[in-house]
Amino acid sequence: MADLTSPLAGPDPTVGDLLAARPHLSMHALDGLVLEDVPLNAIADAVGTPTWVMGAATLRARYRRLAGAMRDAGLTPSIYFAVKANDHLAILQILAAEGAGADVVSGGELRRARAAGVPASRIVFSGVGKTADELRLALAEGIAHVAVESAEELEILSALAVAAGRTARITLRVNPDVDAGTHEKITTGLSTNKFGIPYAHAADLYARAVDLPGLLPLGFSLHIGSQIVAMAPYRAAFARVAGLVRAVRARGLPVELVDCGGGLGICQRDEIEGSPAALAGAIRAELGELDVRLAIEPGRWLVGPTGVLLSRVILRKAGFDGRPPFLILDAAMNDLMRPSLYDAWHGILPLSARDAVQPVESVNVVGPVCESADSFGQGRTLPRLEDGARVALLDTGAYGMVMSSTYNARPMAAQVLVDGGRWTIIRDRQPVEALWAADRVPDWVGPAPAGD
Ligand SMILES: Cc1ncc(COP(=O)(O)O)c(C=O)c1O
Ligand SMILES: N[C@@H](CCCC[NH3+])C(=O)O
Repeated sequence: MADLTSPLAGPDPTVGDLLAARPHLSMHALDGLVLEDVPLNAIADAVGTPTWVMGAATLRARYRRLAGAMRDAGLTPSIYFAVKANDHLAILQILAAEGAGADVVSGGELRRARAAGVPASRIVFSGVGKTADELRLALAEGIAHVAVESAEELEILSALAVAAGRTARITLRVNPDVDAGTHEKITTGLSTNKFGIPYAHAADLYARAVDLPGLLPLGFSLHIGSQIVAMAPYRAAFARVAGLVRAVRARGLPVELVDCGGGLGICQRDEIEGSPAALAGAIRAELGELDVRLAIEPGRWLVGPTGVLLSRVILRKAGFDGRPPFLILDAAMNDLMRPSLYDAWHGILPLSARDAVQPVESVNVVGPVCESADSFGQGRTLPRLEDGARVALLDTGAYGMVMSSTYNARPMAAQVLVDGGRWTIIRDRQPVEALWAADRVPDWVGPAPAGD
């Protein structure tokens, strides 16, 4: 299944095309590929590969662009960064310093956000299956609101709040049954998806929430999916929620907040990146007259383009029966899972300027993991790369490291943060021994046979 937001029609973007769409990256004759002001080869020399690299200045600039576009439209939504996209403490702290709060989906994310210094009053908690312990944590912390995703959860949270002697500020997450036009595995606003409360039940459930003890209903949340670059689905979903707000108010119930969720998409292949100004326009057009506080929960748009995954060609292996060669990288699906899971298209740029100008060829770019799904792209048009050549996989700042695993006993890659001309390792490469450090072997298993 192709990533529908990265249609595979038309030739692959060239090295020049990829650079032109990403002003934080540049190619220099001697230094090669540079992120902000740091040559990526210098990082690979010192830290090795695979290594994730994020650009802090790029991240701040994107946050300011998004907040600025909202302000320009006369909106001042609370901006809750979707921690699931990239949960590194340094990233959360940079965004918190810019004024962002956090949208979390687990007790772990809640605690991560708190560890990064995000005030509890700037944390919202979504998710279809929150445990009682997680809800108790949210109550104890006194977070901004819990987005309740079912009638069942509403009753449970009410009881937990009463037991804890607390009041839970809540929104109801509505499933507006709108097609976000994105990949089926990352759409969330269809009635066939598990997320949210069916639109037709939302008004009655809101009335129930007002009656239940321990709850303070503030309004509604929605989130229709991820990597959305067109505004029509947003407009349709916001219009549905505006209708709900009016219907609920007509029943005499107060509504003060609409949380519009995240989902704004980025340029991965040759899409036009989702526009913050257009999103602000859609929010204003559909919700602007309602006299509600607004919130948004961007993830990918903020962090996706700011990150690259550095890798190295382990081996150039001849293709079978005249088919394209395989470029076997030292990064794999356990590091960057998106191509395997969603057939997502990520740009690939050589780190060396000399490699970048080699004649192009068609290649299958794969990792060394023992799965045929371990592929970064079949039939990709790339400058010819030899063994040892380094590359950057682009736009991997969102849903990259956070979705990594250690499959095939591959330690988690290192992470580096660039800020203008300086750079720092922000997570060491996992030592291989750490992979079995938590294993416990019962005595009754017996020793391994003696040998050499
Ligand atoms: C409730 C909620 N809010 C926000 C987001 C962030 O989405 P994105 O990274 O596409 O902006 C997600 C993830 O899709 C989500 O589930
Ligand atoms: N993990 C997905 C996004 C899912 C967003 C969470 N609802 C991706 O990489 O595109």
